[in-house]
Amino acid sequence: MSNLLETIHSPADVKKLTIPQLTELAEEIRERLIVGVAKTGGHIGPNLGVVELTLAMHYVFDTPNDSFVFDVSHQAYVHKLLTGREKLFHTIRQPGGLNGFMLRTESEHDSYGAGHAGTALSAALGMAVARDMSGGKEHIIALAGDAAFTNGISFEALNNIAAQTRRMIIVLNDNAWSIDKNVGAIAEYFHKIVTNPTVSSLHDRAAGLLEKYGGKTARHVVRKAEEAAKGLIGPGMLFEEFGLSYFGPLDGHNLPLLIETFKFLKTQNRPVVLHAITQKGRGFQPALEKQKKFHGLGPYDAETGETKSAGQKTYSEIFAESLTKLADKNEKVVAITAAMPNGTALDLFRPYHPKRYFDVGIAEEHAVIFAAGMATKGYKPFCAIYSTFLQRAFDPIVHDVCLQNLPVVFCMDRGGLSGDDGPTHHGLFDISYLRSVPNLIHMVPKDEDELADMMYTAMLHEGPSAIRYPRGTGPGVAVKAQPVAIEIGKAEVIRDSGRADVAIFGLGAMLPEAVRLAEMLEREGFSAAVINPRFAKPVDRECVAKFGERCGLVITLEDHVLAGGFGSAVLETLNTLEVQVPVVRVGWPDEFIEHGKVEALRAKYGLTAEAALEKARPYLSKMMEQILAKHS
Ligand SMILES: Cc1ncc(C[n+]2csc(CCOP(=O)(O)OP(=O)(O)O)c2C)c(N)n1
Ligand SMILES: CC(=O)[C@@H](O)[C@H](O)COP(=O)(O)O
Ligand SMILES: [Mg+2]
Repeated sequence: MSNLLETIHSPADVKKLTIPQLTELAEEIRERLIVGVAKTGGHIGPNLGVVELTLAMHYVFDTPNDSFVFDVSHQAYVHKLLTGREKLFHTIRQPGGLNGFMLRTESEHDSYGAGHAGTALSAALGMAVARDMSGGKEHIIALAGDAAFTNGISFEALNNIAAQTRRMIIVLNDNAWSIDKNVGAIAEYFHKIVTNPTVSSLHDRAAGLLEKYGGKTARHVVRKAEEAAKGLIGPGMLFEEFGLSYFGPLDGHNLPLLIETFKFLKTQNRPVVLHAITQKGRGFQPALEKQKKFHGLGPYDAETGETKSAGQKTYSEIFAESLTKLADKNEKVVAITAAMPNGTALDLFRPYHPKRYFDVGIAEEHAVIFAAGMATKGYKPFCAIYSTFLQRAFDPIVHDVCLQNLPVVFCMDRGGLSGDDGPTHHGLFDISYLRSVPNLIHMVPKDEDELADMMYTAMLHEGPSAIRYPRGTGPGVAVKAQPVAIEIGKAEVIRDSGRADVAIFGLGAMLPEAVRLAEMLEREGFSAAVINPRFAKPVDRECVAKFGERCGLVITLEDHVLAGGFGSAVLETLNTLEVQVPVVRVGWPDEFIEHGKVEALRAKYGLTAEAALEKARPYLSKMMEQILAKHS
């Protein structure tokens, strides 16, 4: 088979191909995706679903002059292959390699970066209005999945588009899947359109006409037929009511039809929506059979789709098992996810308590307010939302939950560096953005067993609480059969010789590094105390005072940004207590951290015992002088 893909160095090369060649190229791309992502890991399912759509878009439109805005942009691998990054594709999501999402700094063809859902329509509208104001002629095309329309921001944009611009194209990539099956009324609405017999006969007719008469005639006839059909079933009426012209649904894998349709849409002087039906995982049987698993995953066998199991239970699994046990004994416990049942592992909770499991779609703000409403009626909602995605719901946390002091528990998975997904997914800000909010306690477990204890503590706690825990596995500590409540605001002293020169506070996942640092200090003749803070808020003032007064140096380590993080909280506490002691804080710097392997990035940015020791060196030298002077 000739390798067309290797001849594609820019979208201009796509435009030179014939339709049969494009069809051949589509298959080559599929093969490259399946084999490549098998090695790197990534979002294989979504990308296999947009091969023809992306090809047709690049065939008809002209980036970077025209702008493509992909929602989430986890499905931008095909776009990257067609825009000069084919030779680098094997580096995707690898340290120093291509990012797994669109990134403005990576290519001029990536007009807008993303990683969080629901932003494409708003960003595209902003670009369209800016174009109109500058007298531009370029096209703005937003590609958004069906689940993107479960997100409120998408509807804020829809409400605004027709009032703001005459030219904007939205491609609704409808595969009926979010990460799990798509949920809610919008999913039902799309399903109703797609399964309506009149529409599917139109569908066939469009394809047949195109075969027979070619583009122009087919398009005209299809448009007339669709207008007639609209009177019958109202497909796309929702969009029409928002002032957009709806086209479709059509086969999102029929390349000639897509090309003709895009050629037609680019002539329209009105905002349009093209409803394309696609298959998530198309062309790879394992991904078609397990669409949830193959939404995004680590390396897999390119033939069989087999993946290696982690072996040890992840924090997410421990969370779900602990929640299930709490719910077994407390009928008021309910679980809420915002379209992330597998990532949060709440799909392990659901079979045990199906009536107390709620997936609200990609709608974090709504999830939090929904939880607040349930809490007013005596329920105990556990809101499982990644730290990074919970950023979306900051105001509902303040305004709806904490101001009313409602007993909602925020279970922030991916609390800390997320790794391969990169800066849009690292959960590095939650202590900063939550510490300022009154009434909220913020817990950080050192291991799996303490996570279970903290969940039990949160269940008993009568106000709002948050628990952050990292992606993946922990130290592998067994979880007690019966969790115990932790005294609110009480830290745990892990080791203390009584004569500690240095006090080290190792928060959550950084506790092992704190222990290593203590051992390194002991080898240099210092005695070191190690504390498991347990709470980012409230800080254990008594503990901080005790060690701040006794020691010559305090060191804090956290998998969180330094700005406003746990180390800052310790600094503020010492200041309030008027305890004078040098503090060395170890955490992420004031910049966005690239994608990569957690251990390597921690080493690069100094979140290691070795780096902490070097940072403390000046204070240690002075302390050693004082110790020696005292003993001379
Ligand atoms: C604010 C936010 N919440 C949750 C996610 C996690 N997430 C990534 S992709 C996705 C599903 C997207 O579904 P859809 O838009 O239909 O695209 P598809 O994967 O089906 O192509 C979700 C929930 C996210 N990226 N952003
Ligand atoms: C694209 C997206 O936002 C999700 O698919 C995310 O990549 C999941 O992250 P985890 O792999 O950490 O569950
Ligand atoms: Mg989808």
